[in-house]
Amino acid sequence: MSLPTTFNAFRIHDDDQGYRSGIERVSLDDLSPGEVVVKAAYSSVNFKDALAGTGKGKILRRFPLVGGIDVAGHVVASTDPRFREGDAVLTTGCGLSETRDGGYSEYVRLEGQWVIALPDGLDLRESMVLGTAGFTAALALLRMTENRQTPDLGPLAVTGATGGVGSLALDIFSRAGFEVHAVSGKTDQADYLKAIGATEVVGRDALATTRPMESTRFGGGLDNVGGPMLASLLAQTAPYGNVASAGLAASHALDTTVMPFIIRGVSLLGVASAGTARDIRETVWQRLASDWKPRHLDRICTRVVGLAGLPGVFDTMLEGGSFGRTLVDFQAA
Ligand SMILES: C=CC(=O)SCCNC(=O)CCNC(=O)[C@H](O)C(C)(C)COP(=O)(O)OP(=O)(O)OC[C@H]1O[C@@H](n2cnc3c(N)ncnc32)[C@H](O)[C@@H]1OP(=O)(O)O
Ligand SMILES: NC(=O)C1=CN([C@@H]2O[C@H](COP(=O)(O)OP(=O)(O)OC[C@H]3O[C@@H](n4cnc5c(N)ncnc54)[C@H](O)[C@@H]3O)[C@@H](O)[C@H]2O)C=CC1
Repeated sequence: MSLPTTFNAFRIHDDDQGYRSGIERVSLDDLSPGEVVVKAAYSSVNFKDALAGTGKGKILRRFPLVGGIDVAGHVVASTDPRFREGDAVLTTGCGLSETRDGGYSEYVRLEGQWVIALPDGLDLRESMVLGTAGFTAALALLRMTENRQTPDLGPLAVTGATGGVGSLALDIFSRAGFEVHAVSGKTDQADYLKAIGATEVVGRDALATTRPMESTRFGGGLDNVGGPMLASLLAQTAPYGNVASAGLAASHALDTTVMPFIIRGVSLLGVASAGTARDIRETVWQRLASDWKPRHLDRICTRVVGLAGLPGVFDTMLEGGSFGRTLVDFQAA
């Protein structure tokens, strides 16, 4: 297939003119090397994309780079024997918009080792409503269940519940048979949170504690927020429950004690979606396409933008105003 000489990409610079990002015309040769060239159909907006696009987080390790940690589309050229023209594929994380040009580009060039064939059971749009957010929620559940998390330990708490990772975690965890409690500052969104899987909605402040341990309230949980919220969750987790730490929407700090670990055997599990090994990546995507596939993707996809709409989304997200997932559709204006 013939490619256009130049195409649109959302590119991020940091040089003597300052930190800036926006749409530019680029050519394939401008992009990081890779064996697989993909015509992008969809990407998504994650908190990390907002940090990268605005410069409010230290995400890019070199400049300039195309932004976007997710992408899905069709292969247009490949020197990797695993992929052929026309294949539907996706990539999340794996250095995109950190060390390599990312997914906010009409054409992307990817390393074959990080390209995942779209699994049966998902279409390209669904795969990017999920994106890094859904992958992270499912990876957290995989880690928790591998460490013997079962529904009988008690409900799983999900903090930052109205956000992308949070919303998808509610849906995935409930589909997997867990009772799920949404922890959110947006209690006016209780109907939404219950519609996508929460059995209870708990206000942000209701969990607050300064004691090293509290009465157990949860079997475990997924924390997207960090800071005192994560410390509170650990203090209220049942014996041998698991708390997965994924996010820092409120704070990257963690001030806690060893008590939950040494008295209740609670485990704090790290979730680092970008650096996940390929075999685990394939397992997670297979689960997302089958028994863990969220049932409410259309409800959770609350916004669709084109590349030009990205800056407006970034600011809202970093102000804590996110709600569900924002899909990037390359056909949208
Ligand atoms: C979808 C995922 C997410 O949303 S995760 C949340 C978003 N991510 C962040 O907000 C992280 C942003 N990073 C930082 O704030 C900083 O890098 C830091 C606080 C983690 C460390 O900053 P500092 O300025 O103290 O040091 P360096 O940036 O030089 O890093 C120290 C050391 O760590 C290595 N490193 C940093 N980031 C990454 C990364 N993303 N992947 C792999 N390794 C990373 C870095 O290379 C340095 O190691 P060295 O061996 O010295 O090279
Ligand atoms: N470890 C990993 O691999 C990954 C980590 N993340 C992290 O998870 C977090 C959530 O990411 P997304 O869902 O994409 O973002 P999002 O913006 O969609 O969701 C963030 C959620 O946190 C809430 N929030 C914001 N400020 C808060 C505060 N001060 N206190 C309590 N809640 C607050 C928001 O209301 C929203 O519900 C981010 O910190 C992101 O960096 C996301 C994906 C992968």
